[in-house]
Amino acid sequence: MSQKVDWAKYVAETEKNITNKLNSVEISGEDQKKEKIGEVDEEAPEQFSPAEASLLAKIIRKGLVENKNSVEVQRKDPKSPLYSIKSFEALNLTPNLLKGVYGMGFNAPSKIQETALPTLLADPPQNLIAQSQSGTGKTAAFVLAMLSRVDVSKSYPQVLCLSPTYELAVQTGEVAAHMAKFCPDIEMKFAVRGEEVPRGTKLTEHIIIGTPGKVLDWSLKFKVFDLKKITVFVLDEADVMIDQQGHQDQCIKIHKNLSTTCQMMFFSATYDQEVMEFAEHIVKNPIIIRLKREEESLDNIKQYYVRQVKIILH
Ligand SMILES: Nc1ncnc2c1ncn2[C@@H]1O[C@H](COP(=O)(O)OP(=O)(O)OP(=O)(O)O)[C@@H](O)[C@H]1O
Repeated sequence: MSQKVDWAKYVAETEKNITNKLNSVEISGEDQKKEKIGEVDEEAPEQFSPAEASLLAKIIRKGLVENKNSVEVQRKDPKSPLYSIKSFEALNLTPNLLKGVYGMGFNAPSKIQETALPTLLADPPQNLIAQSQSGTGKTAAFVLAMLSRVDVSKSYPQVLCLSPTYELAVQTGEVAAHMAKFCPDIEMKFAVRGEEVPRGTKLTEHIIIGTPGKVLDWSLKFKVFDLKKITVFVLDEADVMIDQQGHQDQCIKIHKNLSTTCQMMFFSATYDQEVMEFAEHIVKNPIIIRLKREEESLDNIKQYYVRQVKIILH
């Protein structure tokens, strides 16, 4: 996929920067007062923005967050039966895509993937709103759906994924690049700051992953790709998105220019009213699934205890 190497380098550098910043973090002993990363010392002047917290969580996480709760289907289309799968083979993926999934070390779908994937890959396409906490496999699910929907015989953008920040877009691109390792014909392009395309260019890549401002510029201002030809629209980290100044309006503007037949996928780690109102605006007739947070028992999270964290991310 185009640009894979550059972005991998960027992620490595970001991780190095954050690791350096984490050097000031004290790891508490058993007898010390414990605070989790992300909880803010009231005296501390700096706090994580939701986007920074999300990026940091992705970088320090080492694999899937297990959750024993069942997926709640909050709304479903009565005309289409909702089912869940227990293996990736059941999805009828192309052999190369399946190879990519196994190559990432995924043996079986996660809880949220069991229900989300059949909906995301359904024919005719169905719209989905999915909510589950960070680390439960949402990104892997929609990236798999994005890749499997690409028609490589058509040389124009067909799949659009919006992320709230440059760094989060890059993280998603990395997952897509890994999963598409055996699908060399699928091409992707980042629409983020620093990426420029000359006026008059027509993009030939199949997948665009970007931030709302840049995507608006490229599509409506410079017309380097046509939003009407997008068949899959993913809105990732919607809760983080609405926290960013102006992003919600930009997403709505992009959404307005999509075709009515475009499949909408909406993902959020939280589920408050503001997020749901945004979701309902963007995603018409959705299937809504939710995996409730499993309180205080997450093995991969509880090991990160720190005292008085003060980290500034630029
Ligand atoms: N089916 C699976 N089997 C094993 N590991 C998986 C599976 N799906 C995802 N993972 C891994 O689990 C971790 C979390 O997955 P992912 O990033 O997709 O979660 P997420 O819900 O999107 O998190 P966030 O909200 O932070 O974006 C990643 O390291 C990913 O590679």
